[in-house]
Amino acid sequence: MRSVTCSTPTNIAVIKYWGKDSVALNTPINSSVSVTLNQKQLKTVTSIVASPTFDADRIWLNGAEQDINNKRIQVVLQEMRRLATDKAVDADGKPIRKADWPSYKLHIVSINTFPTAAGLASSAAGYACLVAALIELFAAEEEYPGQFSAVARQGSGSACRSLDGGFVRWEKGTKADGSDSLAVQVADHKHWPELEAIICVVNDKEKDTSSTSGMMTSKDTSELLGFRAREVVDKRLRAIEAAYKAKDFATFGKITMMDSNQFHATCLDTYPPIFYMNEISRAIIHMVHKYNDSVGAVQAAYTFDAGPNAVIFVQKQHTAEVMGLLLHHFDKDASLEVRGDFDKKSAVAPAADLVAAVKVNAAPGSLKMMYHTTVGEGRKVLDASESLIDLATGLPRQ
Ligand SMILES: Nc1ncnc2c1ncn2[C@@H]1O[C@H](COP(=O)(O)OP(=O)(O)OP(=O)(O)O)[C@@H](O)[C@H]1O
Ligand SMILES: C[C@@](O)(CCOP(=O)(O)OP(=O)(O)O)CC(=O)O
Repeated sequence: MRSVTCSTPTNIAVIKYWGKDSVALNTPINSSVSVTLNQKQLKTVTSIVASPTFDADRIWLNGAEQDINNKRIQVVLQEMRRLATDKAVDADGKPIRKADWPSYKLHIVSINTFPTAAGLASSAAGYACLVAALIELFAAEEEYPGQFSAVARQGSGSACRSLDGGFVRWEKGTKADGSDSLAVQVADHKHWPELEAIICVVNDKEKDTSSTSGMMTSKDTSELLGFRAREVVDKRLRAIEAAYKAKDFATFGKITMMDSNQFHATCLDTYPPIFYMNEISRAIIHMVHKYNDSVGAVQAAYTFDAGPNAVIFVQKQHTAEVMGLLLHHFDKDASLEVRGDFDKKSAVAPAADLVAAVKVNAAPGSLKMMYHTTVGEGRKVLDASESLIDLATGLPRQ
């Protein structure tokens, strides 16, 4: 028997991936880049126990058993089994060689510490964590450095950017077999410690149009999407990476907002159109622009993935001000939960003229909750004491 536990973060793209070049390989039509968020607030934890006494591979997610025959899970298991080495050892110190692995079956138990399938990148953290735990299980790290993001990519595209911390680019790649469609770290999590993110959870329920199906329809029908991939993305990638490296928030923030807007414009340009943002999302966009206008600089920047939830980037010195503005408009009955290290009492009340300029009248409950988080590290190997599996039974711990 061999047992491992790993954790991985979510990530939020600031230049968005939308559209597949090859559906079979899950390669994108354009490169993308994302900020890895801190695992303290949002993470996936995955434990795997491998044993020759188990009858079959099984997987549990958030306490419920899932279909192990899910195509994406199968592709990840198959690819990672191919990368197994002779270096693993079982609980008794006995080596497990690559040739032994076919006789071992896996029990996989995973939890997300945040809502699943609600536009908070659970598939990114989830598939990255499955890969991270399998790297550990098969002791594959030493022999195949840099290869694993290609496996995570086949689970979910955005997952390839969740193995590393900091600022991570997913290179679209040019090879027909997809082997160079990989994620690379641009800057680590310590590079910009002042950069923080406020996540406004507008909806924590499953969305109607999954990213996978939405981007397929966009690719088939939106001319804007092709234009974006050909003419816009590479230019923006170069500019935002330079801004991130230079900690130039104004440029980083402006490109982030413009790219989110263009992604949602391609959704509107899709036929039939896809609407991921709602009235509350648009109120947040309006508020951020009014705030930036009032201070005469880009000090806050929003971005939205395939759902209505906003991620607002700020630098530490402006967090209390931006939080104050958000709470003023969205927490009228002071009941909103803010997860993270931010104390609601330290929010700075917005100036009267800014309040007057912001035309938002949101009912209590418009926001389900908020997270305050920072840029975070990539995958981690956790101690055996943190395993989600009861070794005596091989089943999820109760
Ligand atoms: N911890 C996990 N382990 C394995 N698979 C997971 C895990 N968490 C989520 N998934 C898979 O990802 C699916 C959710 O992906 P989906 O793209 O619909 O939502 P999301 O990732 O939360 O949102 P988005 O990608 O738009 O930010 C789940 O139904 C499940 O199949
Ligand atoms: C809007 C996005 O979040 C889209 C993410 O799409 P997924 O990575 O979930 O799609 P699949 O590869 O089909 O699993 C933008 C991004 O994260 O770059």
